[in-house]
Amino acid sequence: MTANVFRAERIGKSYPGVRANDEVSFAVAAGEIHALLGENGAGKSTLVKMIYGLVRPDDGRMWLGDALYAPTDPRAARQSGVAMVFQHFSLFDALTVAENIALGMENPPPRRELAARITQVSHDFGLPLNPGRRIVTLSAGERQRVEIIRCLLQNPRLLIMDEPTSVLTPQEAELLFATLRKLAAKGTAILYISHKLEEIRAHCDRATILRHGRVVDSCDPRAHSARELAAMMVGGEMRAIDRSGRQAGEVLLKVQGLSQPAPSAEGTALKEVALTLRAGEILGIGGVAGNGQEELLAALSGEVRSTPGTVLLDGRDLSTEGPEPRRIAGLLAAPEDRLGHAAVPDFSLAENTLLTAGARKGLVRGGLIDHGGARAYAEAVIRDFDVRTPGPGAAARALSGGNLQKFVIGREVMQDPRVLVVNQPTWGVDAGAAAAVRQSLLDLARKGAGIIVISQDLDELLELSDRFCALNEGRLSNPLSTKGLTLDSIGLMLGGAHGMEEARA
Ligand SMILES: Nc1ncnc2c1ncn2[C@@H]1O[C@H](COP(=O)(O)OP(=O)(O)OP(=O)(O)O)[C@@H](O)[C@H]1O
Repeated sequence: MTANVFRAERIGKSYPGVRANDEVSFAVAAGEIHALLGENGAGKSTLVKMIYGLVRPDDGRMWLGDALYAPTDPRAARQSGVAMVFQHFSLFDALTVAENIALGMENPPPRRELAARITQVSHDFGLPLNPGRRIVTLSAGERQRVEIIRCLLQNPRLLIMDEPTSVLTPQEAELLFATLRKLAAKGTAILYISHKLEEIRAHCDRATILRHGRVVDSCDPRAHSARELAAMMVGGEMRAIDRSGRQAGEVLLKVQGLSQPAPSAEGTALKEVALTLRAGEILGIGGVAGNGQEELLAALSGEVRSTPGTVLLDGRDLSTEGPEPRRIAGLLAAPEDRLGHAAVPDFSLAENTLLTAGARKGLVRGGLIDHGGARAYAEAVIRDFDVRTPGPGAAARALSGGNLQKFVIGREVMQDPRVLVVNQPTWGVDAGAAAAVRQSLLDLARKGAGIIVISQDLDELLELSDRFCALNEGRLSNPLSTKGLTLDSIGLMLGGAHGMEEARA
């Protein structure tokens, strides 16, 4: 038997109205890559936040090796040998890799020594990274490497990773797994949260499955199909996606000669973007993050206006119109950043419907808010998109990440747009709910809407889109039919610009 590095014994945590973790017991062995699986809101983040000292358990005990473990804060967790890589990076763009790493250390060594240690670790684990580069010049994959190397410098006994591959190209993800294997071979225990079941089957040794805050199963994921794992998570069968019944109709959206300067030093300029979208059609746009995705969405939604004649809906020029007239005309958009951009964290879900659905759903008339209507619309979205929350009065920030994402997408889909543009529609959404969100987009297209899906999830793009383009440094490639396209060929196409940079010492 391999020794356990970490063990939880009947851990519990409640939030108002929710038992987020209930009698959770499980163990992670030395050298094991252990997956934590569960639907959105099942309690995975709450559990790892307790292990990392960000949240205190209400009851139960934790052990690191043979010693009782009760971190009071992340610093205490790090000192005990627990490290965590978050979904959202906390790096300063203007600083270099080494400067960022030094900021996170209790007692950073002199700059030269630190740079040498970074280069050494990056070499040992096959993670190319130059300590002198500024964060702003790095791809998402490289930024994640900074966070990982920051953790590796601590020599952790337990490394926690929260959805680490959601922003990576397939090639970057492979590199990450090779690193995790090396780390595990040295005896480190790894706790891995992901909604990508194929990835878990390929790379994890063990899985603990949470449902409604409780451990419902534990298995060797290699011995089960993705379908079986999903069924364990939801406690039932998953529905297969239905792509039938769609026909390309008239041209709805035409974008031509769309060029925009970069909105900031970190932003990307759009260069002569052109596309045509027909009724009933789904156009997939792939690309490594930071290649103009947010800028394209902003130009289509109207948050950023463009030169006359560049964005046309049903032949009508909307280029110089803001978001509200575009929404009224039927052009809706759901940005990637759900908390802050797509939703106001402190507003209730009902209030959050007003941000985009006020006009189309008649929730704001003559400057007056129809509070009952907003509540009813939020309730409808919660019901139809299976958003797990106590109700429309809950603040957006109290929802688990995946549940807020379902709410944001539902709020747009249920307005029956003519054209819907979505960026990363199922980011952080569990396998069952992701299938439901994708089905809702297909159903919308079946009713005659045109949909643009911007995503870094290539499986998703292949599953949904009729045509595929790549966005690379602000340029959009010519569309290709998705029939016959393979993941590998698309991955290489996208990774070309930023994905696989060599370390430049
Ligand atoms: N700070 C909080 N205040 C109130 N409720 C919370 C808070 N944090 C989490 N919850 C609730 O606890 C439950 C578990 O949430 P948690 O974020 O742990 O789920 P998760 O499995 O990580 O979900 P996801 O896959 O969507 O990230 C959810 O019902 C969530 O709404």
